[in-house]
Formats: sequence, structure tokens, C-alpha cells
Amino acid sequence: LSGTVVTGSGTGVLGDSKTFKTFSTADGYYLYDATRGKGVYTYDGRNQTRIPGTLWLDADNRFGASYDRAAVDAHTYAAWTYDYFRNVHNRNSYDNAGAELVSTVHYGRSYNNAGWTGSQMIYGDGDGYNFRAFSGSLDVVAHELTHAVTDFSADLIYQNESGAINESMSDIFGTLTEYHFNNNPDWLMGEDIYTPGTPGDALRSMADPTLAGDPDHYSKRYIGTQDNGGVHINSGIGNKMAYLLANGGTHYGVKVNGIGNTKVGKIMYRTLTQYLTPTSNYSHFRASAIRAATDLYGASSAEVAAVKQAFSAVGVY
Ligand SMILES: Cc1cccc(C(=O)O)c1OC(=O)C1CC1
Ligand SMILES: [Ca+2]
Ligand SMILES: [Zn+2]
Repeated sequence: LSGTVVTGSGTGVLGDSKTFKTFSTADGYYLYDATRGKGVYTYDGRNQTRIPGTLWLDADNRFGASYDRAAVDAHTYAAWTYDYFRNVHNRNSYDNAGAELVSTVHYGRSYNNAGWTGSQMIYGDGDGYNFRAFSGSLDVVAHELTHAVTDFSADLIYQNESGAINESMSDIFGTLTEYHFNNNPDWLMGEDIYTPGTPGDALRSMADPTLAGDPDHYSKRYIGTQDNGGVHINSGIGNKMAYLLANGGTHYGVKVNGIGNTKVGKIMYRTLTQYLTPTSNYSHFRASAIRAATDLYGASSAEVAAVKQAFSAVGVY
């Protein structure tokens, strides 16, 4: 593509205005951000399931049509998530070598899913009742991109306990990214795109996983075969741990002293990228987080003590 970097403007899934980098060519304006790594590219799936589809092209660099909204948010939030990992954790895209960030929106028909395919992100439009277009939620986009970071670091196998930790890491960094940009932040997942007709609910709550029927203690873990051995269920154990570690609280009689989002981010990032392995279970997650906190703050630090408290509070030793 030959052209120049320019700034486009448009409307997101929630009707909010935003600007983002586009690429001006003789054909028009592409959703290609040439300013981040090897580029952020957003494609139109045209409600088919062939990926990546066609690179998004617009005639006037103004993305105001309703069909444009999912693309505006996928493009903008991928850039924001790139910035979070770059500026906060000094990681240049998911492979730490500037890998292209590729998203396809309008994937499938009324598709109630989002995902990381192993090489790109895909976002369904949702059916309009259970879900809105999935790229409309920053925590969802950061969740999907964190799967890529995980694949290129710990590479946690996506089943059973390692899969639950994989999922929890995506929820943790989805939420930390949402707080980093102060984007109506909370410890809920997908609240912006879940059940448009019901305000205040979410796909999951990290503060109280039991609201979605997920465990908030290791003794309550799911041990069946559904959901790849409960990867979106037992993620509640890691999610509750992270919530307590950041905010503090007493859970099943165990007191945790909160250390704040920034330190949780540093500890979890180092845990994910330096210590966890494909077969890590929750017990190894505890040991790894203690090592990461020790590296960062010292063995006798309040942060290390808080990590031990947080894992103990959710029954992981
Ligand atoms: C909606 C959905 C379905 C299946 C897998 C995922 C997945 O990416 O694990 C998924 O996305 C999420 O969980 C995001 C956080 C809301
Ligand atoms: Ca959220
Ligand atoms: Zn996930």
C-alpha cells in the first residue's frame, strides 16, 4: 500500500465519537494504522466466515454509518491495547516484535462470539439481544489480544486449569486496560456489549464470579468436560484472586491487603511472561506469582505478602 498516515473519525458501537489512524491512498482511506508496530489492520468480514475478509476501505475518512461502528471500535481499541502493552509493559505487540494486529468485524451472521484464532481477532455482531457487536467493549478487545500475548509467552494449554489461567489472564489484562484508559472501568467483563436491553449486567464479574455461577474458591472448581474443562468457569478463581490483590478485602475469612492495579499488572505480566508454562496449574500460578512479586518488590515486601494472601483467600496453595 502506498499512501500517507492520516487521522480518521467516526462513531463507535455505543454511539460515541472517536478518532483513529487511517491510511490515505488513491483508492480512499483504509483502516490501516501504520504508526503502531508493523501495523493495525481492520477487515470487513461481510457477514461471512472467510477471514480476514477485505481490508476496510472508506471513501471520505469519516466512519459514521451504523455498519462502520464495529470496525471503528475494533480498530481504535486494538490500537489502545497495543499502547497499553507497549507503554505499561514495554511489549511491542503480542510477539514483542511488532506483529501486525489484524481484526475482522462483521464475522458471521448475528454471531454471538469473539475470539483469537491463533493469528487474528474475530468479532461477531451479536444477535442484538444477548450481545451487541463484540468489538464495542474495550475489555473484550484487550481480552482477545491478551490471548495472543499468552500464546507467545506462557502458551498455557487451553483446557482444564492451565486454560482457566489463560482465560483469567485475558480477563485481568482486559480489565487493567479498561482502567488504564479510564474507559468506564470496572471489574466486570463485556458489560458494554452484553444484553443491550439489560443495564448493569455483564458476561462475568471478577469481583464476584458467583454472579455468573462461576467459582470464587478452588474448592468449588468445576471438574467436568464442558467448556474445555471449564476454562471460562474456573477463570473465576484467578479473577477473584486478582480482584482481591488489587482492591483488598476479606474472602472466606482471609484478609488481603490490596496493592493497586499498577502493581497487579506488573506482577501478572512478569508471571505470564517469565514463569508460567503451557501446563501450569493453579498451584504453579501461585508459586509463579510469588516469584514474580519477589523479583519486583523483594521477598519480605508487602506485595509478596499480599500475593500469598490473595491466593490463600481463593484456596490455592
Ligand atoms: C464471547 C466469547 C465466546 C467464546 C470465547 C471467548 C474468549 O475470547 O475466550 C469469548 O470472548 C470473551 O470471553 C470475551 C471477554 C468477553
Ligand atoms: Ca469491564
Ligand atoms: Zn478468552
